[in-house]
Amino acid sequence: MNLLELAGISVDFETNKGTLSAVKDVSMTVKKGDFISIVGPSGCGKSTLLNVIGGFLPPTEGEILESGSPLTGPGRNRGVVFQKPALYPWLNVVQNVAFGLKLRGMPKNDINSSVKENLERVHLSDFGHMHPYELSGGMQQRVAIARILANDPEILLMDEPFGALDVLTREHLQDELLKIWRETHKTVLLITHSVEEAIYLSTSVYVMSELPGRILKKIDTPFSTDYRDRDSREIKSLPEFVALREEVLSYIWS
Ligand SMILES: Nc1ncnc2c1ncn2[C@@H]1O[C@H](COP(=O)(O)OP(=O)(O)OP(=O)(O)O)[C@@H](O)[C@H]1O
Repeated sequence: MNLLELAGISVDFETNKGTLSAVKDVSMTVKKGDFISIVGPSGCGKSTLLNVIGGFLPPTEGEILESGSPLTGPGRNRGVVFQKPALYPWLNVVQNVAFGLKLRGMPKNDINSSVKENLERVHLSDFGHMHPYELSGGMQQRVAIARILANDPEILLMDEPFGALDVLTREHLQDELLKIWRETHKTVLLITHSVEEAIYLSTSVYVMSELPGRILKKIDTPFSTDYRDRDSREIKSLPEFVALREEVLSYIWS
């Protein structure tokens, strides 16, 4: 069974200039373990679509099924990571990661082991006592990812999570995300402005058109599965990688 099934999703916004059609007739299926990226021109409705899948915004038309049942709102099964890590500034790293687990009333020992495991996963075991303002942007985003993973959602929804980071940190975090995806078998939906990032990380890339955002093309990409023994810089300069990047860009620019 498909984990997510979007059928004919459209989103209209009422603005003071009239109705703005942001997303138009988007259909897609997401299977367990997929790593899906959505790319497209700025302002084409990518975040709007992710908000619909997150359950934060009801579509104007269409239906979403999650494991066969209508998706009607946010749920613990879908964890969202935003561009700006939404951490609690008054809590330290451990407390930030533990926050959702405490709310759920998880026993203290289980909280401690989940926090430990997920901070190890993002290489922040030595920074548990620090507060967000003491961390770099990349470290803050790692904490946000650890916090989402601690909640153990089946699906990670990521809206340009590395967009505010420098190139080197971004590439490090791409590789960390890839490792986490391979180890945890989560399903990932990633919005990104970087076509290279999308092709490198995903199993499929969906290309959206300018407003109103429609799906122009779905392109399957082999690099995150079939090239796992290769170095990231090597992969990104392979002729087959460059050819796929140019193909995706040609849809965005056409
Ligand atoms: N709540 C809202 N009310 C009215 N218009 C909105 C609202 N949210 C988004 N829009 C409009 O919908 C369109 C799509 O916005 P969205 O943020 O989904 O695009 P995006 O592809 O994620 O953009 P970017 O790549 O620049 O982050 C834009 O024209 C935006 O102004």
